[in-house]
Amino acid sequence: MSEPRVRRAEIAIEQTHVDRVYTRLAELRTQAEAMRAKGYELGHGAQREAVFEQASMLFERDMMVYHANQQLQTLDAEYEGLVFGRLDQTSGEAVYVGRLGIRDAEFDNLVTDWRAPAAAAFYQATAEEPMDVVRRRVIRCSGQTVLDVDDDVLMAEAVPDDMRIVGEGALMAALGRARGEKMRDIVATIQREQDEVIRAPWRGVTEITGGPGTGKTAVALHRAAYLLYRHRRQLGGAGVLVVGPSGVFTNYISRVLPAMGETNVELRALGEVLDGAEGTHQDPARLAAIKGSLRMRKILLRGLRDTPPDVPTEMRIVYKGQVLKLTAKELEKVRRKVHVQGGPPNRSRVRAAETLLEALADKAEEHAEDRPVDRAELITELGERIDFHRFLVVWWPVLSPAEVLRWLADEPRLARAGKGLLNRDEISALAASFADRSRGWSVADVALLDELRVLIGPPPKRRRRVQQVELDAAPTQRGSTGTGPQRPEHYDEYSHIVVDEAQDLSPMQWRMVGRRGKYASWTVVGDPVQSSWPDPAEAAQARDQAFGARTARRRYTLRTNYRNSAEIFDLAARVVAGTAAEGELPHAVRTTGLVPEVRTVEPATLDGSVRAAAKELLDAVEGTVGVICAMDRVPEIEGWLAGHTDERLKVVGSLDSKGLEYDAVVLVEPTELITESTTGRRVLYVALTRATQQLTVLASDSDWC
Ligand SMILES: Nc1ncnc2c1ncn2[C@@H]1O[C@H](COP(=O)(O)OP(=O)(O)OP(=O)(O)O)[C@@H](O)[C@H]1O
Repeated sequence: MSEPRVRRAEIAIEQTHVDRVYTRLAELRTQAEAMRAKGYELGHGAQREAVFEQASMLFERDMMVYHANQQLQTLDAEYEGLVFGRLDQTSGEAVYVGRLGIRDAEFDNLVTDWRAPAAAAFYQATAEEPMDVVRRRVIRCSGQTVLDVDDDVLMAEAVPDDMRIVGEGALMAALGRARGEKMRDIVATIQREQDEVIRAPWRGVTEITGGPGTGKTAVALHRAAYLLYRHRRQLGGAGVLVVGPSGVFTNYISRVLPAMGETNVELRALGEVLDGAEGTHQDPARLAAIKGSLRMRKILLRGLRDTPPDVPTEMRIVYKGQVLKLTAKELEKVRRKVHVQGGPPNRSRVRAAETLLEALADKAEEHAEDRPVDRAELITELGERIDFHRFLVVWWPVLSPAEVLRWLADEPRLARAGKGLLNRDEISALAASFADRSRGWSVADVALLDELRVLIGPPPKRRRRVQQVELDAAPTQRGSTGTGPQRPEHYDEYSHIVVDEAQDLSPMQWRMVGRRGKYASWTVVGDPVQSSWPDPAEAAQARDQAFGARTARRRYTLRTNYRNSAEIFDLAARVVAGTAAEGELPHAVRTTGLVPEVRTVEPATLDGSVRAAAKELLDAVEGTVGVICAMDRVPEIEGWLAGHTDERLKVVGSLDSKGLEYDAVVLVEPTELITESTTGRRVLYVALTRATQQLTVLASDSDWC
């Protein structure tokens, strides 16, 4: 038979199996719906009332409905390519691998879940270690239709006469395909080195490092799905949190887990980790470096212990015909005394009242001359007086994180808090940033708000709503990948935390994320060469503290770049040649023959050059085109490209391009990317490694290369 006919025949064989699977899926769906209906029925009908009263019956009903709903949710997930693999073993048996496990009515396996041990050989078998696999086949479907098959022979000597082999490599085909708006899962083509990381033990800390495009994000997300499948009892209840660098990024990866049927995972950008506050923009690098450093903790503590603005500066109260007066200085002494004893101020009002009453008793004694003062009587009597309480609530107000951070917009106040920790320029820059309300909170501010939340303590219960409003809109289940368990408003404990682009977390952000995983296990993904954080040692210290005293710590390095063509990666690697250590850069496996184009442009006509380059690339590739520039250039370039209506075109700032990818990239003024950040060349390296197929660099100088 000719090659196309063999291929068609093999596709037809697989189509028969895929049809059986979808027929069975429909049956299972009907069964699950029937079970749910039966469950609801248990709770209705007067004749059943006697039975219904029994708690066990109620429980049974809830469990039935719950399980049926769970099953329906799993069956209804967007299963593009439900069956994607087949293993032909030396025993002659064929095992189909897919996104979930399905058995037929006789309980025989129709599809094995990719996460089950029985499917491991699909990813781990090699020609050197074939694990009894003769042929590994990747099946590519669109909906319920098989489009293609692609084989790997692992034991050439064991191939039976009637076994046909087709294809030229599923991985290369997958890597060459056009990119869309959202990241795709890679279940069909996970590579062995990646599979090892995905299936690593769940406890402790698993660190994944590797250069750009090595699949770190893909691997981390597949690991989350794998862990929930294998250890749902340990991890499912408290849930899994995935933290990514930006909202653009979490949106980009948001389809991967639902496509694998996993909904019990919360995705949050760093600016969204704290409920009720949202970091909407990035600070300039210098400012972000101050806000992220550990010294901020001390500054915040001092700041919140300072006298709140607008509190009364004098207290007068009449006791037994005598006016007892505390001056501003004396009141501050009382405030300091309360704070010195430690504890969050929102929990210290009673102590503040007691200390104030003691000070009033001292005052009474001062005035009493030789007459003795009954201190206990004075304290009881004044402590019950309405005017005393009115004073107390304004003098020791309930604090909110947002309010305290805004106090620091006042330069003299910030100078007091930052004494010995901030220089004059830093004070001005920081105060100006807190004063600017036009853009809402920055991403770095959110970690400060979270720190303050803990330092201040929760507000007394009846004021809770007030604080919520203060922090912003009411919290929602942001970023959840679906209909996972509903959590309480201030839920902040997870059983497993995945941190992506971990090299960029500031020490304050590590503290914030660490609070959410006091008892969690971790998967931490990063690439030191892409780091934009200026003090890695301080960040490492905060990160280790976040992990706590967990002993198990394993580290994996991924070394193959699956994203960039070798031609594009060569150019990117040259940019960091001086700063990256030997062996830190990955190896790009795919060549396209398309060398990146570097064009010298005139600043005055840059707009025209950007438009022309974007148009050329939109014509050249099938998928997305990204125009990457320095952060503060974004609005200007968006303006230049406003005429382009093609949805495949996106303008993105350098820092926001982390983790993303496009079929083609126009990189605008590379030197500006170097100078805008404290870690310059690394930011440019990140930007240059976003393109899968084509890259055009527009530069008015040659300083960058
Ligand atoms: N085994 C694989 N099969 C198919 N595609 C893969 C595989 N591994 C990685 N990829 C693809 O390579 C690209 C890069 O993956 P990913 O974004 O996870 O890399 P990364 O290491 O997180 O990159 P960066 O650090 O630059 O953000 C993605 O398009 C991903 O789908």
